[in-house]
Amino acid sequence: MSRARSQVQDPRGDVAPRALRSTGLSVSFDGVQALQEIDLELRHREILGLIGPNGAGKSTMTNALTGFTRYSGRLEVDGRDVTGWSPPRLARFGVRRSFQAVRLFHGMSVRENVEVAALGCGLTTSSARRAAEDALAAFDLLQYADAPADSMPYGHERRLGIARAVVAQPRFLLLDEPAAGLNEEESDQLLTQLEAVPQHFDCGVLLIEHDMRLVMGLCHRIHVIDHGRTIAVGTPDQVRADPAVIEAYLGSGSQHA
Ligand SMILES: Nc1ncnc2c1ncn2[C@@H]1O[C@H](COP(=O)(O)OP(=O)(O)OP(=O)(O)O)[C@@H](O)[C@H]1O
Repeated sequence: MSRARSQVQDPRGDVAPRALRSTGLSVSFDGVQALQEIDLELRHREILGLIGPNGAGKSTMTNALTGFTRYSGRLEVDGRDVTGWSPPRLARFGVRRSFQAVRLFHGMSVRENVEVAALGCGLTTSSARRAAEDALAAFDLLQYADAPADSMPYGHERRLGIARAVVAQPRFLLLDEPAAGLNEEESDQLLTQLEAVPQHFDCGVLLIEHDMRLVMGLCHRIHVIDHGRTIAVGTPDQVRADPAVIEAYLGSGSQHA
């Protein structure tokens, strides 16, 4: 899985870091401004948290970055202008996401579910088998490989959803609340498994998550939005100490950052 170059040449000849980047990204629904002028940068091989109180615009941002919502502004992947691309086109170019509700292929085994995802992104049968094995191992699912996918307990099912996303060799992987519904022990296991993803699968990860333990423990940087606007970007320590972030969370009654 090597995508050796970690930098791209931009048209001016400058070297820009590989990244999924939005510039001035805005979304409105029937006149309601859900996102306003968001400049977000998810770098190659980093884990960036996207957090904010309820209704801040996190899901809308995820939908825009993956082509599921119309937006204004510019979207760029590794230096290429991908503004307005459809979800399948973005996915083929390496922008992949996991969904809160895992959509498994019922009647197939755990292994087959992952292999099908690998085949779907163009791997040969033998490469898909190897990639599936690797992804299942990364999420501690190998021992369940031959079990029917629909027999999996909830926590395993969520990990299977992520294994299916990473097997497609994303450049950038967007994880929508991967820890939702997990208990503390499962959430800790997930933290360890996700920590290894950027290096092992050679991608950047955007983590949208309410579980602040996971966010603070896992993210290299955090982008905070509130009422559709960016209010802070920084390391976990910087964000935790930021007065605007503290106020946004105190004001919303949500879990504190
Ligand atoms: N399809 C839609 N039509 C109209 N308004 C919408 C639509 N989707 C989202 N919104 C509005 O956009 C704003 C941002 O919502 P969004 O779901 O993106 O927030 P969020 O940060 O993901 O919230 P939560 O943490 O509760 O999931 C909210 O005011 C929401 O009501």
